Amino acid sequence: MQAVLSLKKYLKPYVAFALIAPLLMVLEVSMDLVQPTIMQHIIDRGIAAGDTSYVVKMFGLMILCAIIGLIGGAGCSIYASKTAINFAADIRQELYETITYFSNKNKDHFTLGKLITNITSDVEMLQRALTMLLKVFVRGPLTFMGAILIVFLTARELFPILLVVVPILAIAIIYFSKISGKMFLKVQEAVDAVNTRVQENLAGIRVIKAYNRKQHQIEQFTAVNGALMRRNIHAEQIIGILMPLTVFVVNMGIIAALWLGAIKVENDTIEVGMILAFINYLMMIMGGLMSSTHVLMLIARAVPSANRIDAVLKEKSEIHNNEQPFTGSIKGAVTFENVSFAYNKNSEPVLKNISFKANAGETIGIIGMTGSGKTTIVQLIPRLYDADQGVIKIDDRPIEQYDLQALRAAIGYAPQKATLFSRTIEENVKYGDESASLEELIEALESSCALEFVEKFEDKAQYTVAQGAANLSGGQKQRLAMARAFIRKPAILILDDTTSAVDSISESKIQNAIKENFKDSTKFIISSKVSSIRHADKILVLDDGEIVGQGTHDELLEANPAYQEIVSTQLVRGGTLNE
Ligand SMILES: Nc1ncnc2c1ncn2[C@@H]1O[C@H](COP(=O)(O)OP(=O)(O)OP(=O)(O)O)[C@@H](O)[C@H]1O
Repeated sequence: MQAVLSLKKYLKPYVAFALIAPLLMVLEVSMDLVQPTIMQHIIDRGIAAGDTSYVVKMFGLMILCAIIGLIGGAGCSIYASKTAINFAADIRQELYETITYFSNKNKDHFTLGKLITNITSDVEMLQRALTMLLKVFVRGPLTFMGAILIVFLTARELFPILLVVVPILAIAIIYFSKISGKMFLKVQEAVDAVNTRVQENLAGIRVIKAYNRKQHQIEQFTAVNGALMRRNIHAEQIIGILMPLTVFVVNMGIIAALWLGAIKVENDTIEVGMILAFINYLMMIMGGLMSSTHVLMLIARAVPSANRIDAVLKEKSEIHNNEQPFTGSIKGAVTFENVSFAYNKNSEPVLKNISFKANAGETIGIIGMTGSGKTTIVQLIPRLYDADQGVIKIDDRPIEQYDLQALRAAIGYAPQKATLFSRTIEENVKYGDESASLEELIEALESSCALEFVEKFEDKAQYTVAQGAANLSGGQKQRLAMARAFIRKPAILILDDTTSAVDSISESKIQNAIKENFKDSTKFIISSKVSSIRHADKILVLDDGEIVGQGTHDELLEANPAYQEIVSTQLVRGGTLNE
């Protein structure tokens, strides 16, 4: 419930709409409530006394009430929807922005599937609950209490029937809604499981096909889908029993009213119109109770959604920006002093006491076994993660002293997995620098050896990359990702294994282009191939999170056993160091 309260601030801008909606609903309910009484008067005073002009007058009043009720109802719907839609849109926007500013550690904490469910179905659930709350919650209790009051004031002879029927209805509804509330919680959990499965399967569709695991995936989906179906059926069945049960209780009330009414009419204590009005009010009481229950159930379902949304919104970004940042320019010298880092608080550090210096304009090669920590090292430079111990400096100043935006703007980072968006090639590359000119775009494409294949597309740089870059090869994706880093002309250029899918002739061209065009940039080149880093000014040899050697290719080849082993393995595999 705490989460629901903390989300109420998103309602503030729409508080006027949120108040108008129930007020208009009061109008509609009031009009509904007077109708049976008017009808009672038509029967008892008009028809029974043969007073036609009174009947016509009352019919006119009925029509007027119906029109006013219609205006109230429609107005309430409009304002309730306006409030809920705006409220939901603001929360969705805030969620998206919060997630955008998440550090990688924050992202690791929530899974992708959960975040998608948050932005889509959880927000949708809140929207539905709020709409119903504003529309129906006022209507339900008001109709219920208003009808009881009117019966008490105008048909007191039949009031004892309500004293029996209403508690039975209330107990049945409370009991069933409690059970179904719990059931719907389970339904929501099952929906989560289906969402996660669908998302995972669609993202990995190629792997699933390649490994012939379609049947296996279908079986897994059938299991979660089956669980959702069973839980839905169970929950719906409980609601399904409630409806006929309440109708049965109300019918008993009607029979009692007719029986008691017949006796009282016989005794001339009441008139026929009162019995009919009472039956109408009884139906209204049932309707009021049912609709209140419906809203309560929706709220019960929205609470877990609110909790999940609140958890994301309250997640504090692990990376803090300096309030008074250093604003000078960045030349690009990078120093690591005894840096250690673990992805999770209690787990083994992935980097242990890393120390090295890269002078501005130098090329640093990073090599080592899979999982030795190469990517982790370079991710600390743009502060995708913050180091747990030690200091990282740029131009002899700790990186925390720089403005985060300015720091990242000085870095061109092409990650190991090339991520392209479903936009044109131009837009994808200019993602690195939106203000880049056409010449700069061509230059970046040329440096990354992407121009040769881009020119072959009919639309050239306007060629649209499909979702997940499914219409590009692995090597093409890598080249465009490098072009995006190049177009920034960054002080620090980081290429994380970006030529693994690029042929050796193109790789050599890219190496030359980097040498030529990025003389002043400090370059970090991660590769598992010695040939990609052998000309670096300094090579860092990593093993299990530690630097076990640093120096030039020749120095390491002469004195570093770990490097010698890597070189000899690659020679044994039939490679040459000049590939
Ligand atoms: N987001 C993460 N959460 C937890 N552990 C992680 C995460 N990313 C990487 N690791 C772990 O950190 C260690 C170093 O990973 P890293 O990606 O830096 O290695 P790498 O040398 O770049 O490997 P590769 O050559 O395969 O790319 C590995 O053991 C890996 O399992």
